Parts: sequence; C-alpha cells; structure tokens
Amino acid sequence: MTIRLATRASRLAMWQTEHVASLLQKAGFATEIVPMQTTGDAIQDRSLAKIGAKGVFTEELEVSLRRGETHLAVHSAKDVQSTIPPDLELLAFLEREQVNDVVLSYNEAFSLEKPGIVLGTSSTRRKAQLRRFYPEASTAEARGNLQTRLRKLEEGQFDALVLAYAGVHRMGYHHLVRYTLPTDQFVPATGQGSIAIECAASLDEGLKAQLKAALDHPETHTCLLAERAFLHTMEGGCSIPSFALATLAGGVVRLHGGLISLSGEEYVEEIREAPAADVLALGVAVADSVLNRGGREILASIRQHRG
Ligand SMILES: NCc1[nH]cc(CCC(=O)O)c1CC(=O)O
Repeated sequence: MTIRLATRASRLAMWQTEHVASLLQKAGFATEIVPMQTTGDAIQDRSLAKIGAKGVFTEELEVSLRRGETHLAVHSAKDVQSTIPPDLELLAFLEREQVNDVVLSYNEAFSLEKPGIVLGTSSTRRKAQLRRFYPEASTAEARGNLQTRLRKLEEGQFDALVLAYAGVHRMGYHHLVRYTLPTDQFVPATGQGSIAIECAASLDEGLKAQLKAALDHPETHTCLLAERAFLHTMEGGCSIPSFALATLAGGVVRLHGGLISLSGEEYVEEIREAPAADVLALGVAVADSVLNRGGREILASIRQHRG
C-alpha cells in the first residue's frame, strides 16, 4: 500500500521526509510525500517566542492526519509540542543524530573568545546559554529556515550562527562548523536531533505496528519519552529556555534537565538516573526538582518580561 507522508516544505523537512520514505520503502511500502506550509513557515519576521502559539510547525500536518488525507506526519522531534491531542499519537522516533549545537562561520579563524562578536540565533535557550557562557558576545535574531539563516550569515548580519548540528549535517553545511558546543553547558532542547512520526490514533493497529517496526529506534524513543515528560511538567513550549538531554547506557537513563533565565544569570539544573522502565517518572522528577529549586521564579520572570 502507499503511505502518504505529511511534511513541511522546507528543505530540511523534505530531506527528513525522504529519509523516512526510504526506510518505509525498504520495509516494502510505497510512499507519497505531501508537502504543506505551516504557520511557523509563513511568519518569518517575528521570533517564535513572540508568536507564542503552540505547535506552529505541526498544526497543519495534524489537520491532514485527522482528515485521513495522510497516514503519517514527519516532524523534527524538537518542534513537537509536549502534549499531543488524544486523537493523535506519536508512533515512532528515528535514531538520533549527534545532538550538539554548533557554531558556523565563513571565517576560518572565527573565535568565540574575540571581544565584540555577534552571534545569530533565533532560540531563547541558545541566547540565554550564550549570555551565561560567553558573556562578551552579543546575539542577533536569526529567524527563518536554514537557507535564510545561512544567507543572513553570508551577508554579514552576524559573525557566526548557532544551530543544531543535526540540521547542519543533513543540509550539507558541516564544512562551516567552527565549534561543536559541549552538551554539558549547551544542553540541547528536548528532542533535538531526532525525527518524530505522528499518526491518527484511529489508524489500523496492524498497520501502526508495521510502520513502527520500520521506523522506530527504541533507545532514542526511551530517551525522548524522558525528555518530553520533563518538558510537559515544565509547562513550556519551545519559547521557554528549558533544556533536557537524556542518554541511555546499560539499561539506565541519565536525564540532564534545567531552566535558564533570559539574562543567563539564573540557572537551575538537575541530573538524575533511572531504569529505562521508569523514564516518565524520571522526567517529572527532574522537572519538579528544577521548578522547586528556583525554576518557578525563572518562569514567572520570563512571563512578566513578555508582558
Ligand atoms: N526549531 C527549528 C529546528 N527544528 C529542528 C532543527 C534542527 C534539526 C534537529 O534538531 O533535529 C531546527 C533548526 C535548529 O535548531 O538549528
């Protein structure tokens, strides 16, 4: 049968969806890719923190799943809101790519230590982390898809650009990487580097099982459940500078989660471990600990700041 795949039309989204299609073809399915524009693609002049809406990159895709026009929606796991409506379901997570944030520049001699540098980023988390760990640098807004951001870098709107390695690698820009930022300081956003597969809850159970077997990477899935439980408890979408990275070794999940104020000054983090069977409780426990040790005050000040 032919599996219809809903996707954003950006080059990164199309690359990811072609990757999903090739895995499905190996499992014997025919595929058809159905690209669509999302609110997040249409609005390029404001930062996502200001748009504020949940699911700006996912909603149109979810509508097509509900109407039965497509079987699966392909998302960057990072862009998927922490709560999925009950008539939809996250079926699979693809094997995670290297999770780090990276710094790209056309200048081979680019240095993060040089005073006065301007770094382009569109993420409140990265802005706050840069303020904390590189207080001498300043940041500039860099919204838009990867190609738009790279063009802004080429035009000299900033000295370097901070992005997820996953997208940079998939788009073939890794020759511009000057720094791979360490994940213990630049802890990534929930889901970074993985591709999430969503379907309607009503899809045939036998078909769901076959699709999941073709696409899901169980270790990544376990880690993503921990990170998403953290994000859900944190009550924040992608506009809140929270971070969470789970890793799995020997059946034990280690979750590093936290929250940082916009200035980078307030910083609360927690690292805990639990058996893979207890990932949901682990995500909740790490988030509760962060909220109770100053995270609530950070969230309140961010909300006040937005007005
Ligand atoms: N929010 C945009 C977004 N969503 C997913 C990726 C990169 C790919 C990934 O992390 O899986 C990006 C760009 C970026 O943050 O640099």
